[in-house]
Amino acid sequence: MPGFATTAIHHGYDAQSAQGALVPPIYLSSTFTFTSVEQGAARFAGSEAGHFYTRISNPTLDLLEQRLAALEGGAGAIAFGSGMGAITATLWTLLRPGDEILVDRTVYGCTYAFLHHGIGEFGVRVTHVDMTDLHALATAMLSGPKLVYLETPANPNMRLVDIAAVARLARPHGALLVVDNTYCTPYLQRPLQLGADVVVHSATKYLSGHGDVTAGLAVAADADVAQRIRLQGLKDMTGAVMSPQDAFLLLRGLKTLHLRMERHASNALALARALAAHPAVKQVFFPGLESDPFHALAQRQMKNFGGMLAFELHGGEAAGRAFMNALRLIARAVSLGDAESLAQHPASMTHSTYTPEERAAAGISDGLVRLSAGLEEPEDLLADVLQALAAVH
Ligand SMILES: C/C=C(/N=C/c1c(COP(=O)(O)O)cnc(C)c1O)C(=O)O
Repeated sequence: MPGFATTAIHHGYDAQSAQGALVPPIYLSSTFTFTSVEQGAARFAGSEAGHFYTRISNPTLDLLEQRLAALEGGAGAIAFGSGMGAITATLWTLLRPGDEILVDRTVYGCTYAFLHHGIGEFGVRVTHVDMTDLHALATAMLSGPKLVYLETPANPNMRLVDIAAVARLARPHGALLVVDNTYCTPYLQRPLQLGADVVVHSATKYLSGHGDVTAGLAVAADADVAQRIRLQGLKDMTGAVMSPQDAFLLLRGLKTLHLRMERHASNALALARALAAHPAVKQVFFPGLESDPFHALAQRQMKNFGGMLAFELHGGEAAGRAFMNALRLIARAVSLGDAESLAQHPASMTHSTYTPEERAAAGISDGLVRLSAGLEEPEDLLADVLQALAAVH
């Protein structure tokens, strides 16, 4: 079996299938012709393989899907126009009115909003459980949930959940486990190999890696589940299709993912250590710090500690705002996983969909600052952080 980088660069493509083109072509066509009416009918019926309409499948999207499925170790992948497209299509497909979904304490703000103000308005019961407490999760499983959902590390407070332990609790109850693997990518962690049934990604982030793609992906351990997400969640329920151009940019991003994730991780560790040593900093949330409560789990579950971190200053929200406003190199922007380092304020930005009470319950303080460590020279990032800390301390 080829290794990760070789798979990310080569899997699923034969240049001779495209007139020798080393780089896969982009199929922009939104529709595909049939040699006969009968062939068209067979393709719609699924009795004959082949494309018929890009919202359902497309050769460029197909290659990306095959490659990501190989990287995650899944049976099938589906490409979407955003991470929220992947998440909503997956959950609309797998849940029905009357079902219960168990969700970890902390998830991305728009995921939270979809659960409580989207699918939660259609008869799905949303129950939050602190999945770092496996006893609490085991108790919650007794209500017979249909699905268990988590992010690890969680956006934005860097809580880690033991995927294999959750899978061991969910499977006997017949509950499906969906893991959002955006923060790690399959380079750092492969949830399907730990017992998850579906992985979802905001491919807007590390997978594309250059801040110029908005996209999502879902990968299923079971081919039938993947097909259901495609033919129900994508085709009929959301229509959240990825553009072939974005698929092309994602295929390019995947080629360097293994290199970028190592650099993101080394920069994040350097920043976390510098912040932890600074008197203005109250607490740093980064599993790569030996003092982090999730350090041991991260060592077991992740190949490296990733490029995301968060921290609080002793001066609380006001100091956090002043710090971010004092940054000169690190950009004040949401999103993450870009070559450019980014800083944002979850309480007023990505997690402003939570009420203050809900944020407190999710462990998201008003003073929390989130950093996405980019690919810049670590010395330059450290200099920027230290000068901004000096401005507030
Ligand atoms: C502005 C966006 C941020 N995040 C997004 C996100 C999504 C949703 O992914 P699209 O944004 O729909 O591609 C799904 N899953 C996770 C763990 C995410 O962080 C952000 O945090 O900064």
